[in-house]
Amino acid sequence: MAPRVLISDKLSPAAVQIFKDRGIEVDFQPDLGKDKDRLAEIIGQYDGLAIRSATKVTPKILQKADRLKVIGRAGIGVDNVDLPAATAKGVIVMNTPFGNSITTAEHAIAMMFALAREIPAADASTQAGKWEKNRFMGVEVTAKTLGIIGCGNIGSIVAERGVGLKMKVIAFDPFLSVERALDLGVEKVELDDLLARADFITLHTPLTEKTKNILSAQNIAKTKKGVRIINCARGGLVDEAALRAALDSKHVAGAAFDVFAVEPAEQNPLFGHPNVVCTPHLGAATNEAQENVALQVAEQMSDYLLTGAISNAVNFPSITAEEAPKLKPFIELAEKLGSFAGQLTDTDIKTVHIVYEGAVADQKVKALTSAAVAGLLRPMLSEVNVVSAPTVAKERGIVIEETTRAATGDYDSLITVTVVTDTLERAISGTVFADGRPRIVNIKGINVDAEFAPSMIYVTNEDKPGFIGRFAGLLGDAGLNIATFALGRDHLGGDAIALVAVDGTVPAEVLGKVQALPQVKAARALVF
Ligand SMILES: NC(=O)c1ccc[n+]([C@@H]2O[C@H](COP(=O)([O-])OP(=O)(O)OC[C@H]3O[C@@H](n4cnc5c(N)ncnc54)[C@H](O)[C@@H]3O)[C@@H](O)[C@H]2O)c1
Ligand SMILES: O=C(O)[C@H](O)COP(=O)(O)O
Repeated sequence: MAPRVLISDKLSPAAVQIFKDRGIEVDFQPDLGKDKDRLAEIIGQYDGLAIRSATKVTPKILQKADRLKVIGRAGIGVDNVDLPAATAKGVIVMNTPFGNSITTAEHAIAMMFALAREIPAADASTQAGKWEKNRFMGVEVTAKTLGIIGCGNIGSIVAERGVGLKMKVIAFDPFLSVERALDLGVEKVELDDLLARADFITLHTPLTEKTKNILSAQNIAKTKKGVRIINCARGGLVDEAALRAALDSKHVAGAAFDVFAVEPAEQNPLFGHPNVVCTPHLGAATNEAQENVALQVAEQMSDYLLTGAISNAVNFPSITAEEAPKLKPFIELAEKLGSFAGQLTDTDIKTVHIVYEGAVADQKVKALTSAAVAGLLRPMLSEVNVVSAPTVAKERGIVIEETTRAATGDYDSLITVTVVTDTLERAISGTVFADGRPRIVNIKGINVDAEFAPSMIYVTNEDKPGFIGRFAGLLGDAGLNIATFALGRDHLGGDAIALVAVDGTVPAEVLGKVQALPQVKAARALVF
């Protein structure tokens, strides 16, 4: 069945075409995002959801999203998606981190000029027939100091434009390297320094616990008298009431805002002030940017739904289209090794340690670890998947450790999953042979060579004569056909294991009889 995607926001129709061309069924309902009840009603029918900022993906929506595999944000900010809830549900959330950066940077520059020359007020006055030539006295931007808070993708483009406008550009961003600042022609400064020196301040950080109200009343008070403030990033970065007070007292000469603490902003403390310019979250609103983000999100979502390739996910490592087929058998191996360990473990898991040896160590091991943990937890929690597994494990206090190293043994690639509980430590290793099929090659230090099969019996026994005959006879008597039979032992007469693939489910009474055989220590039915 072809995957189905719902577009619930105003995306460029270019996205619809991409989905169709890739063989994906697409339902384009550009205003649906505003109707959260209707969205909750129908979300269960879709594998993908493409959005902008109007659709709020809440835990309630996600609860109903039983088929959903991916949310694609045609834009940058994913603050309208409940990320922990999406991750816990196993839904990949991806954005398009560069598609609208230039456009948004240009909007910030446009807002700076709108403030510097009071263009909106002058326009309104002129069109009202007033011709107030003496009312509007602007300021030049040349040689002024532009202070950028957050110098990432958009902030950097604003910085370059500022340098081009012959401004002195200073930036506060704890993650901006000195080299990058030098490349951009920007002086890296501390926040207080920026506040004290900037003639124009423009914000370009995401909204986080650290950046919320980064321009608080206290910080606004530290700014230079006559400063002009531009926010084209996120509402909530500036204390709007404090800014209004600073505008009223004329400490701040002007403010240009595209984003607001509450959106859609029908009322706001800044509204109505003569030196305030507002736009309704138009930062990304150009034909070029909307075409870019729509095409990109549709391609990314299609790639994931059709090939498993992941780009620009904010809650999972990226996997390219080239890597996806190479990674696939190892994902299967990791998941099955985890599942094997999970099915053998009855008590609380404290730690899972995954070692990647040889060629596999150069692959995306984060994704493999997630797969192993998903396999490990699934016997206990059927809802868990590769995306949600690390979060679910963390919630349960399970420590996940990961080691990569060069090949040390016989295998080109080897994955070992070790599960530690209060009472035991159990390690299971596997590899992928040239046929692309995963194999178990070691259990608790005993070498074996077994393929995974849908139904298996795992037996630990004493290495004594007579066991195999009795065991096989018992299965035969129960009408269970043996598909493959793998044996291993640590030493002659020591601990032995048998891993047997059978055709069909293993009835509990058969398992009980196996368990009762004289040499048997434990027997388990396993399903993969
Ligand atoms: N108005 C719009 O329509 C519109 C359009 C696109 C993006 N945006 C918003 O613009 C913002 C920036 O987007 P971007 O693509 O440049 O993001 P980005 O991740 O490339 O850059 C953000 C920068 O902020 C810095 N930062 C993080 N915490 C900080 C802190 N406490 N102090 C100072 N700097 C800090 C980061 O180091 C990073 O360099 C985002 O919030 C995004 O949602 C708005
Ligand atoms: O984060 C973004 O990309 C911007 O805020 C744009 O949002 P929009 O797609 O709703 O215009």
